Amino acid sequence: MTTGSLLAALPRLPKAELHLHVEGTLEPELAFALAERNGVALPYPDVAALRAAYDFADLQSFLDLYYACMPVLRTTEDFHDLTAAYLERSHRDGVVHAELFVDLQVHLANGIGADDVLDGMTRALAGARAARGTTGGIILSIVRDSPVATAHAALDAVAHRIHDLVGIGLDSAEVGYPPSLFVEVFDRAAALGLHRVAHAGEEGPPAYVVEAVELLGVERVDHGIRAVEDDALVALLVERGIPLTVCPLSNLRLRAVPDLAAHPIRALVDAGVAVTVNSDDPAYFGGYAGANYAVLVELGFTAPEFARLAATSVRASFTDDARKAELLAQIDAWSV
Ligand code: HPA
Ligand SMILES: [Zn+2]
Repeated sequence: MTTGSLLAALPRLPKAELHLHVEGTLEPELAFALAERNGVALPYPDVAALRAAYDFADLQSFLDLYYACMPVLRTTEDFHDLTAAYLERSHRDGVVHAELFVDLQVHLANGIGADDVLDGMTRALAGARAARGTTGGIILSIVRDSPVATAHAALDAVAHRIHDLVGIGLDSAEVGYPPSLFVEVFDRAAALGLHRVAHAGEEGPPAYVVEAVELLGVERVDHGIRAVEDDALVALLVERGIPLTVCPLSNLRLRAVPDLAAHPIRALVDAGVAVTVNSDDPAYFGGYAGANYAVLVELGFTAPEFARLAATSVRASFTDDARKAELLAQIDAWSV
């Protein structure tokens, strides 16, 4: 098998995307189209200038730009178009199931109604299911550097339609905002029947991963790459079967790792951690799911290993057992 044939086969490998911020799929062209449609100004003169700003030093420098683009999202139609474009694009990379984070607190602060956001996203998910059989769900992602009261307000705003969500997450600036601040919010979400996940160990220390697991009761850890610094934590993740949603291109572009060779994904996989591969904010980080799988070819990942990564993504998803079995059979049938 050649590298070329492996690269050519990766988009045909059915996979679940479990770490994806819907606002991070806002391509510059769509950002300007929505800005015009809504009469909103962007702090950049044109698409080229916006794209040129995608040179990040760390998580915060990315978040500044990411939040600066969000005010173009105003209507149900906007959230529909954004979500539908992502589901269509990622399907070409073999994404057959997608669980999408949404930073609802930011949209509420921008004066948008929770129902406008969720109506648009659920309609796009239903459309992708009807058109291509794609399944998926929405995860309310708590913005950890906003006041905790606004996290509760976001839960209040969706409580009447909690069945439209699959889970609760935790994102945004990590250092200084440990998971322990969100125990009550996550307890409330669990009582409402939501699955729990959290970003931890992207820039923050391994202790934040421990807090996410032990205090928030998360079923997956988003990023989690700094867990590799703590052998006891790696052993805990293996023993409890808690998956990580790893995003290689994101880690490179936000300089969480100095280069690909230094990325801990190989060490985590070899240690027996349940690792999945995801795109995080594909419009900003230079690639959708396919590109994030493809870059691992450079780290020596083989076809059987790619099939295992995809199978792990399906098992780690929050879809039902029948859908998991269907997708696992499709992965089994994949050949290079
Ligand atoms: O990678 C991320 N980390 C934290 N918050 C985020 N919000 C969007 N993307 C990210
Ligand atoms: Zn993320």
